Amino acid sequence: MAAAEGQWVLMATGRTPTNIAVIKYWGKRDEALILPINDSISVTLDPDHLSATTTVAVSPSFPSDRMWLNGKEISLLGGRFQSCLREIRKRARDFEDKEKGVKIKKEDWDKLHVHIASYNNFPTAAGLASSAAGLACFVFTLGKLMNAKEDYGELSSIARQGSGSACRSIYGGFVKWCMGEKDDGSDSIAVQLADETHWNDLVIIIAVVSSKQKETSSTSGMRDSVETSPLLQYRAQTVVPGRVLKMEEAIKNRDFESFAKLTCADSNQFHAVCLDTSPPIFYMNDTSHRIISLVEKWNHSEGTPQVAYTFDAGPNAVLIAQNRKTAAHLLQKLLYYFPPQDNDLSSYLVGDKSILGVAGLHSMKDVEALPAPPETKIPDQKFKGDVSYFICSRLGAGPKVVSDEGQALIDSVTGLPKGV
Ligand SMILES: Nc1ncnc2c1ncn2[C@@H]1O[C@H](COP(=O)(O)OP(=O)(O)OP(=O)(O)O)[C@@H](O)[C@H]1O
Ligand SMILES: C[C@@](O)(CCOP(=O)(O)OP(=O)(O)O)CC(=O)O
Repeated sequence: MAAAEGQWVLMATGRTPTNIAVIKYWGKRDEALILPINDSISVTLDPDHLSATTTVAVSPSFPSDRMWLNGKEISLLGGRFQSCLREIRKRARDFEDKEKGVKIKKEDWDKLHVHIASYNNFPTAAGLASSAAGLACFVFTLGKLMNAKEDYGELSSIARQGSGSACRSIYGGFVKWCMGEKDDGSDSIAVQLADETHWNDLVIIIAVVSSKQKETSSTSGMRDSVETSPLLQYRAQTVVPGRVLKMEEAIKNRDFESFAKLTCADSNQFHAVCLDTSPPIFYMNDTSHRIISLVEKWNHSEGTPQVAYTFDAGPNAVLIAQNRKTAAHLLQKLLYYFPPQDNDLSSYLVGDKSILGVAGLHSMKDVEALPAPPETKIPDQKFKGDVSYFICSRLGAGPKVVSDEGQALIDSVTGLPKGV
């Protein structure tokens, strides 16, 4: 039902980036509160390329809470959405908009229903952590609408209850999720290690790898690992604590060699844990392995890491290059082995397309003329079509309020998603 005539609709819109872990979260000690068995560290990506935008509306004429994701209505009844809604409502405060003549008392928020519309500017549920951006945006924007206190640590612990990795999307730059010790989870929060300007030379290239099978979800995969993998216990208790300290040091000193070695080692150990799970989980595929091999050979031939790779619960490769020059070299090597299926270069690389110019790749002719990377021994083998497309991005800032009403996803008169 839309807003009744004469009834006000109050709205807030927010945009929140996704993040990619360089020290992985894998395994919970509490399933309901989403408490992890180890600390994790991530980089937040540029919201221009990978983010969720969410508008939250409230009106006395809404009979129930409703949500639309990418234009389609979805259920809000799931425990995770409900936890986030409940926790934000608990923290709602008095609000007044004199212009609209709207006054909402703290205790009134419980009686008001919300309409939420969200849109991801990248594919949803395709292994690009849409849930991290989406749930963080859900919490951030609800918090704005309900005038909750601006306590980012607290917001991160609410986003954590939507999806663990979402707690890290509450900040830009480099972020650490401290696992905490308390049973109630109040100390399991994310903190910012450094903002996105601290190390702004880094370039991130994501290879979206074509995959036919649907992978095991992170939630069920990590549950199986906790129950069956002895390697996971060793990783969480013995390996990760030391790695987290070293990673914090590497980030602080902008030490790319250490950053890259730790990132690759941690991704590989996470996938080793998946293989150590019973039944084993295979997130990477042949294309993922080829990309690892390409980077490893290149790094080895240079004697020092040029690029770091990391893979989440799926076959997509996230490659972090030290600067634009190395990113351009990386792109040349990637396009040599993985040229576009339909010969259309402009739609094959999205995000920061200017990297194509740095790599001297202006047309398919330039791609076809690329020399075989000298460090590999199989120069004539190419894998056309094995990568769907590439995204070129960088580190980005944390959640932001979108104040331009034109960008709101909900109509301020009807209270329904625009176009519905
Ligand atoms: N913008 C959003 N707002 C609210 N919820 C979202 C949003 N985007 C995604 N989600 C939630 O996340 C779910 C998708 O999460 P899922 O873990 O399957 O995929 P992913 O996060 O894109 O990939 P992965 O976790 O493998 O990196 C959606 O079904 C929805 O419940
Ligand atoms: C491999 C990962 O991406 C796992 C992310 O798991 P989720 O945060 O998606 O899982 P839930 O907490 O069950 O929602 C590693 C990481 O992001 O740290």
